[in-house]
Amino acid sequence: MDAREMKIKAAAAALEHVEDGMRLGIGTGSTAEEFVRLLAERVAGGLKVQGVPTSERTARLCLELGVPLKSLDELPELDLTIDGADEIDPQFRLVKGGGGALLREKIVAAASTRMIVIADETKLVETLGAFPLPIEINTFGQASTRLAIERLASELGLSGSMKLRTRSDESLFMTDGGHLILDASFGRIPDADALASRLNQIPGVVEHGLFINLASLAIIAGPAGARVMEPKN
Ligand SMILES: O=C(CO)[C@H](O)[C@H](O)COP(=O)(O)O
Repeated sequence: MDAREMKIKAAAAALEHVEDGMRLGIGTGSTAEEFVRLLAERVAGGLKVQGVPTSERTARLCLELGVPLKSLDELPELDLTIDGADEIDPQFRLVKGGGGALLREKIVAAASTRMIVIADETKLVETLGAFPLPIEINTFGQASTRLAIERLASELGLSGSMKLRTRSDESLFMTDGGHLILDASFGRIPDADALASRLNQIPGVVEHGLFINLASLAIIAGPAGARVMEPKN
């Protein structure tokens, strides 16, 4: 089974959790897009859902495929969010934001009663940090914000480098909210909870990709198929 087939397996298993009438948060990324494609087939067959997309990219795909959309302001409480992840640890702390949609993804996940993560098994890690941590920052004062993050990292014993995310043409990557992303390669993050709460205290940090206490279930696909996992305590 290739990588795309695994994503489809995870997305198909997640679809079984979607019920008629649900208000659904819809994630961003290649795995979430497989979910959108399968969801669109079910919608064409009569399933009634209202989707809230976590990015303009996901919104475009949903509109193209006929998945009905609402804004989060129209539907401020959601039943379920299905989204991908860049890393998942045994407690279901996640690194997200590889696709740059972390701010809306976190707001949508937090507005949902449940969040299910869909991924292939390469995303499972014992300790977060192999994937660079996306940190969304305001354009104003970006150099000061960067210094504050560097000081925090060294205080927490983390070392490594940070890089402003760029597009393939080398222009700066801007998020849907008009912010920049710093990809922080800190290496292993032994205390993700501490890093998350300290990053939240830096004024220029708009959001970061550590998702803690948001995912309640993970559907992980491997060569043998998809399995449902619960977080370890
Ligand atoms: O957080 C995300 C986007 O901001 C994605 O969910 C994450 O990057 C995983 O993407 P993919 O399914 O393509 O591996």
